[in-house]
This record gives sequence, C-alpha cells and structure tokens, in this order.
Amino acid sequence: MSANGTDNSTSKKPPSPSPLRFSKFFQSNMRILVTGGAGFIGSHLVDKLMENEKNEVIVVDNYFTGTKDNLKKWIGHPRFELIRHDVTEPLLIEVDQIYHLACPASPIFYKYNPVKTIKTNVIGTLNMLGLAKRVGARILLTSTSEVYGDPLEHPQTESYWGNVNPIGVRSCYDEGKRVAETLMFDYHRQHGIEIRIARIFNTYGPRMNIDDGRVVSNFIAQALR
Ligand SMILES: O=c1ccn([C@@H]2O[C@H](COP(=O)(O)OP(=O)(O)O[C@H]3OC[C@@H](O)[C@H](O)[C@H]3O)[C@@H](O)[C@H]2O)c(=O)[nH]1
Repeated sequence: MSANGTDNSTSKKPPSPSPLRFSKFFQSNMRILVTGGAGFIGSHLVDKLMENEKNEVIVVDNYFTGTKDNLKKWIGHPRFELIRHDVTEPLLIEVDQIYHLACPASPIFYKYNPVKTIKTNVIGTLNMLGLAKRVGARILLTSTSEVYGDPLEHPQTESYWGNVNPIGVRSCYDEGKRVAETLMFDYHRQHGIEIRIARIFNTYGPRMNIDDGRVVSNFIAQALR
C-alpha cells in the first residue's frame, strides 16, 4: 500500500519470459532495449549498460532531438545495435529489459508538435508495455518532475498527486508523462508486468543541447554569452 492509501500491488504473476531466457547461453546475457537512447540521458545510460560484458544493448530512436553522434563509440560494437524507429509504431523484438526514454524533454521541442509529443507518451508507452507483456520484459519509464505540475506541496513526496494544468501549452508533456505512468501501473496491476518509474528533475551535463531551452542550459548559455 503506498503512502496515499492507494493499493498499487497486483495479484498477477509477471508474464513468463521467452523460453530462450532459460537456455544456458542466454542465462548470462541480458538483451536490453533503450528507447530514446540517442538522447542526452539515454546515451549516458547506454554507456553505463555497455560496461557490463553480459549486456546486449539495442537502441531505438527517431533522432527528433537525439543524434547518432552521442552513440558513435558503440556503433559497430558486437553487443550494440542502433535502429531508427519511432515508438509510436509497434516494435517486435525479443528483449529482457526495456528502458523507455523516448520523448522530447525540452519545452522548445515538445511544444513544436504537441500532438506528436502526447502520441509518443501515450501510444509509444502503450507499444512498449505491449512489448514488455509479450516478451515478459521488465520495463522502466523515465518520467519527470513535471508530473507534479505547479506543486502546492514543497518538497514533493512521491505520493503527492500534483497540480497540473490539463489544457496548457505544456500539457502534452506534463499530462503525457502522467498518462504514461498510469499505463505503467495499469499494466502492472492487470498483467503483472514488472515496472519501474523514475521521475527525473532538472539535469545537465555533457551531450545536453546547449540551446534546448531548459533552465540549467539556459543559465550556462547566458553566462557564456
Ligand atoms: O518521438 C520521439 C521523440 C524523441 N525521441 C528521442 O528521445 C530522446 C530524448 O532525449 P533528449 O535528449 O531530448 O531528452 P533527455 O535525455 O534529457 O530526456 C530524458 O529525461 C527526461 C524524460 O522525460 C525523457 O523521456 C528522457 O528521454 C532523443 O534521442 C529523441 O530523438 C524519440 O525517439 N521519439
């Protein structure tokens, strides 16, 4: 039972992974899908996952804000595969874990085509959950502090439900991520899918687009100009 009294547990067993998981070879190899892996955070996650010799990493990305350049050191590596794919289209591959990061995170980009942004959050997450159910994979969603909207509680605890404008110009991202979280929990309760959700607050670091309009990159860009 979570702090706000809702019962997020499930009585369902997770779907069984592919029979290949139990063969000797695959026991020691984890096939990991990273959607949005060509982006700022996604490419650093790929670097971390590739450090483990037992991981095979597959990145799907439509390069809306990410770039192959962020992954250049892995292209051609035997344990790495890069696929140009938009997660609003179904994806039929065999994997054991899914890190679902595909979504424009900068306001400049997600407000450029708000309908596409919410499609990516809703249909993209549905496609990834459908894949997780089919292959018995565990799935992590990178959510955001924007699910709290304009919070009335400081600091926000994870059980705080937020204060979000459903019809504003940022709602495609804020509400899109909230629906993505809803879908994650519904697949968990209804189908026993193993889920993880990380609500990422403001981040900065190498490979961040300096002019992507987020607060920290704005401060740095203004300081440099
Ligand atoms: O429709 C889309 C939109 C975006 N993407 C990709 O998703 C990736 C997003 O990476 P960005 O560099 O834009 O953003 P970040 O890495 O900072 O965002 C990260 O943290 C915030 C979360 O909300 C995002 O989901 C997560 O990607 C990019 O590679 C982009 O090309 C898709 O693959 N499909």
